[in-house]
Order: sequence, then C-alpha cells, then structure tokens
Amino acid sequence: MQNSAPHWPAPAAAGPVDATVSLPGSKSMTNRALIIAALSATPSVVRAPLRSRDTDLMAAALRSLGIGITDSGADWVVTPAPPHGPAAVDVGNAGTVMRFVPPVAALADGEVRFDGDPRARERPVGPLLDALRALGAGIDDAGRGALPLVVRGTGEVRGGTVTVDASGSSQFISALLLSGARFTEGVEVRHSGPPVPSQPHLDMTAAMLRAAGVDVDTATPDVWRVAPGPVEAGEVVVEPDLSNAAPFLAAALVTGGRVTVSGWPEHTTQPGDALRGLFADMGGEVTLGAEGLTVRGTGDIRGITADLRQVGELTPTIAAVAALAGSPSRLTGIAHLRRHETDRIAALVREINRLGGDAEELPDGLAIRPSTLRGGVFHSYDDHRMATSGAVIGLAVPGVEVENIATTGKTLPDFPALWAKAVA
Ligand SMILES: O=C(O)C1=C[C@@H](OP(=O)(O)O)[C@@H](O)[C@H](O)C1
Ligand SMILES: C=C(OP(=O)(O)O)C(=O)O
Repeated sequence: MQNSAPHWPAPAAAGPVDATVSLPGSKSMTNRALIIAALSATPSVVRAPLRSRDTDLMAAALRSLGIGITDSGADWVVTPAPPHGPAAVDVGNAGTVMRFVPPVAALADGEVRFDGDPRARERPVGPLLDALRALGAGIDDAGRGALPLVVRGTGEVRGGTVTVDASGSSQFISALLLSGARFTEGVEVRHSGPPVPSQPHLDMTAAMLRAAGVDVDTATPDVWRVAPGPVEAGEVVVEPDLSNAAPFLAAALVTGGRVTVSGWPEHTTQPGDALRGLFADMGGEVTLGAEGLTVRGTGDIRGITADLRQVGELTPTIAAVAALAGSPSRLTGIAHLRRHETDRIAALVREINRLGGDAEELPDGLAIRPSTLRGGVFHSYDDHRMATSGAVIGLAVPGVEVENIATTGKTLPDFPALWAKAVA
C-alpha cells in the first residue's frame, strides 16, 4: 500500500486562494465516448478527451480488440471494426474498463482475458457477469465473480431481458446499456435490490447513447431498455471533469478565497454539478456564469448532513472540507464506496483521525466532528480522490504530506502542477 516515492509536501495556503482553473476532460464521458465510438457503424471523433491512466487503459483495451484509436492533435479518432480476440485487457483499477469492456468482448469473435491491479480483483463485477451469461455470453471466472476472467465471444450476443442487483455499482447497468444496441434483441435491464447509486452516471449513459442515435427507454424506475439498432457516435465533445473540479473549488472554501472553474457546462449529467448545492450548504457563495463556476469562501466552513448515494464520487472532497468545518457532518448512503479504489469510508476516517481529526465510520458512510488538525502523512491507498483530499486538508493545515500523489494520474495526471499553480 505504501509507495516508495517521497511524500508530496502539500502546499499550505499563504492566504486566500484566488484562481481560475481550466480542467481536462471527464473520465466518465471519455470512456463512454470510446465505447460508443467503438460500437459505431462509421468513424467518430472524440474531442478534448481526458488523457489519464483510466482513459489510456480504455483506449488500449479497445485497440486490443481491433478498434482503431489514433491521435488527431488533442482529439481521438476512433475507427470501428468488428471486435475480435484473442486479446488480453488490463483494467488497471478502472471501474469503467472492468465493467464497460466485457460486454464489448462478448460481441467479439474470440477469447478476451481480463485482469488488473490487485485491488481490481476485489472490486465487484459478479452481477454483471451473471447478467451477461443470462443474455447469452460465455464467461469463465472460475466461480469467483471477480477478475481475472475470460470472455469467450462468438461474434454476437442474443440479449433480451435480465435482472441485476446493481446496488454495488451503477456501472453494471451502464455497461449493459452501452453495448445493448448491438445485442441481437437489444437489452432490457431490470434492477432488483437496495437502491442503485450514481443516478447522474446512468443519466450520462442514456444521454450519450441517445446522442449516438440509440433508442433508450428510461420511463420506468429501475428499468432501462435499449432497442437493437445501429450506433453513430459522430463527434463527441467531452466536458471538463467536474468531479476533479471538487478539490479546486474546495480550495476557495477552506481558505476563504475564490476559485473559478472555467468551461462549466450550463446543463450536464456529471455528478460534479451537485457541488453547486453542496458547497453552498458548506458555507460557500456559488455563482454560475459565462466565465464558469465560481466558489467564494466566506471564512465560515460549515459541516453538512447529506445523503451522497447519487454522487458518491464527491465524498472524499466533501469529507476533507468537513474535517476543516466548524460544525459536524454526517455523510450517508455510500456503503458502496467500500468497494471503490479503496474502502473510502475506512480510509477517510483513518487518515482524518491520523491528523488529529474526529471521524467515525457509519455502516453506510461517515460522521466527522470539528477538531483542530495537525500536520502529518496523509495516505492515499492508491486512490486518486484520497490523494486530492489530502491536498485540500494540507492547504489549511501546515505540514501535511501526501503519500503517492502520483496516483492522481488515474484521472488527472497534471494534478501536482495544476494545484501548485492554483494555490500559489
Ligand atoms: O459510470 C461511471 O463513469 C462512474 C460511476 C460511478 O460508479 P459507482 O456507481 O460504482 O459508484 C462513479 O463512482 C465512478 O467514478 C464513475
Ligand atoms: C469510483 C471511481 O472510479 P471507477 O471508475 O474506477 O469506479 C472514482 O473515480 O471515484
């Protein structure tokens, strides 16, 4: 777990941060765009894609199946082809690669092997594999319900209706929908179980498929239908990553400063849009205008009681701000975060308390009470969002060192430089 590179001394703010930040593309949109373009009938362009570990892994996975993905300046040109094996896919620790590519592999002719980081073997994928089998795909996971696994594609998937418990990850549903139009009968996915998390990510899946001409029916709660038919990604423009905006906007809140994230979309399906309400509730003044989204800190950092089930990805940053707040916080609805890049509930509680904080695990979240923090090492557990949370705390608490800051490369390779520039 410990990384041998020297720890990264998180810059402490000399005064209120005052910055305008331009952020790279959304991981979730880039990796959906690549899948949709790979399954399209004709070539597509993905504009302003994120270049990071997760998106490079997605591109490499699709290339290994025979899809052409080439650089055109900052863009990616995707030339589809009937996917084929044999191939070996490294998912790294990317949930999107681990969940979105197996259905594409089921459409391929030939064997496709999947494996990834040790942590990827612990992340849930079983309900998706069961669903794919029920839809006609051949999968060998030696009964593990986890990586490593082999998808034995025959060049087609029958499709039809399937019931999945997607309470562990919305990505099980997105995965089936993204490839569903290419299944012979399309797909109808029915969720059965505790609530599905990450509704904005499901909305993103439906919106991006519809933009590619796919017929997606989301009229019935917990039921999603994709009609069989051609896919045409065309040109996809990737929005800035609003979840990666979280630590930058938090910098305004925790230093009583001002941060603008430029290019904030007026309408978006990204969960990061919820930061507008969350950071206002935590004491910020939030304005959305032509120049972007601006958060101003007022000096008053307030704790928050929030169900973050739909926007679980934002939890590490919210928890970092909560650790610096003058009143208690209770973040719930996020039991599924225990199977993210790391057990984020346990990791946040341990690292906040290591710095003198007062945090406690709840069955489905965490409670954080006001406390005076001190410097020390903040461990990242190979989790990009843990690392950026350490940076947020370090702004307000001198002497914080983040272990393995390089793990931010999962979705934001330039983080240390962008951060240094913003908070200087
Ligand atoms: O579909 C996506 O792009 C994502 C969905 C969410 O997954 P879960 O529903 O597993 O939390 C989110 O946390 C992840 O970072 C990205
Ligand atoms: C949970 C996350 O990623 P993944 O796509 O690997 O699930 C995340 O980025 O917060």
